[in-house]
Amino acid sequence: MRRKLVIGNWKMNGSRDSINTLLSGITAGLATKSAQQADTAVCAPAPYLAQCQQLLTGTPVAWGSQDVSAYAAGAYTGEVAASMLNDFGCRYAIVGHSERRAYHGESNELVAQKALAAVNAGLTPVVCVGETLEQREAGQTNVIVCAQLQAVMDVLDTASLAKIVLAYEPVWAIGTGKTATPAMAQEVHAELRKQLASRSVEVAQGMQILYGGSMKPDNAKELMAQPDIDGGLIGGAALKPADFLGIIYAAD
Ligand SMILES: O=C[C@H](O)COP(=O)(O)O
Repeated sequence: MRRKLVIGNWKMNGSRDSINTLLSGITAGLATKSAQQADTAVCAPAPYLAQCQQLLTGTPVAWGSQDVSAYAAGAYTGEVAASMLNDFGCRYAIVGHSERRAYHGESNELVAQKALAAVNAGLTPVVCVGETLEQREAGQTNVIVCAQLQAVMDVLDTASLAKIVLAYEPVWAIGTGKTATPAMAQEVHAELRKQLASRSVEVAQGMQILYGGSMKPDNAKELMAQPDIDGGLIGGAALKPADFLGIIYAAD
């Protein structure tokens, strides 16, 4: 059986002080629970990864980055290499978030190279896929998300593919308060798993596929009760300890 996984993506939010408060709230909340079933992580802006490492080492909360370079090292000003993330104890690296695709022109092929760089460095890439509202209304949802996934499948061999986490994030649901219904999300998750099964049934069955897009404590349980939804990639609700904890508890 797949374990649930709840990852907070803080995006470009936070300060040294607010992160201290947020992380102590989360870890204090989790300390009151005896048996935590869901895996948990936070993906912080790069300057705060050292702080995450300091505050989260020895806790049940892992940490990661929101992006990673496709390159190992060299003259790539502003980029952060996977090996650097390893130096700060990261377990995860989000790749292909729709905000990177939209605002930084990241193509399916670049996202795939980033996923490969992460896996090669021993990190778990959280590969995001998702359609815009226009694409959904044109009936293109499955074509778009499958093309995004296929680009990653094209560069990862089966053993590497088994090491990724997938996240389905409909762009129209991100930060809008409009959540996909559990049935809508389940349909896409099942389609993604079917595509993974075309490579390997075992990989498909083991893959954690997260849902992201206005997930909150009050809708998380129903979403995560769907057979192919294995957790959440949380934006806004990951910035408040009570909300983030509420979603983690809903996953248990
Ligand atoms: O990575 C997280 C997603 O973009 C979801 O963001 P949101 O929960 O604020 O809608």
